[in-house]
Amino acid sequence: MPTIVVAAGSIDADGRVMMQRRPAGKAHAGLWEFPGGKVEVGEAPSEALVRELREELGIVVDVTSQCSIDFAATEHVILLLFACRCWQGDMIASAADELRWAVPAYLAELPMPPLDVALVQRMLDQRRLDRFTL
Ligand SMILES: Nc1nc2c([nH]c(=O)n2[C@@H]2O[C@H](COP(=O)(O)OP(=O)(O)OP(=O)(O)O)[C@@H](O)[C@H]2O)c(=O)[nH]1
Repeated sequence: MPTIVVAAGSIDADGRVMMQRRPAGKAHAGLWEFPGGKVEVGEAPSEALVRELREELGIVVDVTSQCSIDFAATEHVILLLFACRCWQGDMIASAADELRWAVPAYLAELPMPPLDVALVQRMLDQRRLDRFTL
C-alpha cells in the first residue's frame, strides 16, 4: 500500500510559497520540498498536515484554513498538496536545513524530488500556479 504524504504550499501576503530543503541523511537530501510528512494511522490528511506544520515549522494551522489543490503519485507514495494561507506563529525550520519563500513561477527552477517536479510542472502547464497568488 502506498505511503500517503501531505504537504503544504504556505502562501504569504506577496503570493510567495514556503519551501524547505531536506537535510543530509534523509531521502531526497538537498532537494527543496513543500513542508509536510507522512499521514499516520488513524489521522485524516488535514489533521496530519496540522501536526506536521507544527512539528516542522512551529506554526499553528487550523484544519479549515487548508484547501487541497493537487496530488502526485507513484506506486509507493501519494503526495497530497494543500494550499495554506493562514497560520499563527513564525516559521522556524526544525526538519529542514533551510527555509525559503519562492515565487510560484520560479518554483520549477528549484531542485525538487521527482514527485514535486511532476506536480509543479503540471500546475505550470495548466496555468494553475497563479492560484497561489489569488
Ligand atoms: N514533506 C514532503 N515530502 C515529500 C515531498 N515530495 C516528496 O517526494 N516527498 C517524500 O515523501 C516522504 C515524506 O517523508 P518525510 O521524511 O518528510 O516524512 P515525516 O515528516 O513523516 O518524517 P519521518 O518519516 O522521517 O518521521 C519522503 O520520502 C519525501 O522525500 C514534499 O513536497 N514534501
